[in-house]
Amino acid sequence: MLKIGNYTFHSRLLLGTGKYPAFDIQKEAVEVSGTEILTFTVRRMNIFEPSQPNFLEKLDLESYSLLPNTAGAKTASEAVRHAQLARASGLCDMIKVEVIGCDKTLLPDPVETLKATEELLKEGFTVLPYTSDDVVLARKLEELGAHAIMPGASPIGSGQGIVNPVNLRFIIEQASVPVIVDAGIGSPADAAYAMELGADAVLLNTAVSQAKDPVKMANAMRLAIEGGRFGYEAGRIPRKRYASASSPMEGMSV
Ligand SMILES: CC(=O)[C@@H](O)[C@H](O)COP(=O)(O)O
Repeated sequence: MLKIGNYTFHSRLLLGTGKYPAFDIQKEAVEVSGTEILTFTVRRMNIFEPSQPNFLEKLDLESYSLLPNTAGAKTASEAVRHAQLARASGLCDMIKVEVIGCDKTLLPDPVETLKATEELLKEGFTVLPYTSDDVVLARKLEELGAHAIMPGASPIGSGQGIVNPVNLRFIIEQASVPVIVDAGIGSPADAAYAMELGADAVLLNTAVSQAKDPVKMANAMRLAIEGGRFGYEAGRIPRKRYASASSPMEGMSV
């Protein structure tokens, strides 16, 4: 079970809702993925204008926990404002803090992320900050009271997979709140790897929404995350320098 603040989930896949080729495909991919948590950008929602087109309109939103994100915010105060808007619309008290510090890499601004996390925790939100794979920053976010830590595997939308497994492992080892690997996942192998490293969950979007067949990829991601988690729990064999026979001869009479 994945426990984030007061919420409990069976699925360990958090799915983004943007960049699908069509709303029907988005709906099918979301269903097939088995996800229980959908994330979307507050700024892109017509929260207060129901007559306007809504990119979540095909989804049965009652069936999911919603994790609005503050994408587009460049300062802590903008992120706080986005979160307040989302809560005012009655969506959910969970918020993914995303404060971008660089337009080219879309890497998060650590100082503003800390500030926004602190303020939103004071306001009673369940706060999930998106952060770089910086180990010390991850610890500071947890010390502030963040309900989960979301280190990036690699830049958003890059599909580069996990570029720094060493740091991710350190973050996972030190954390006592869930670690959700977020952004940069390109393939089911990347998602399985994150889970095998001991991540509690994976958040991804582009790898599914931009796949040749998003529905099939959503299924592949579900299976990869389940498989990676089972593998982690089962315990990987240690790597050895030399071979060791699969059918040992010791103890055989002939
Ligand atoms: C949807 C969302 O929250 C993204 O900002 C997230 O970080 C996913 O990144 P990818 O698209 O690289 O999976």
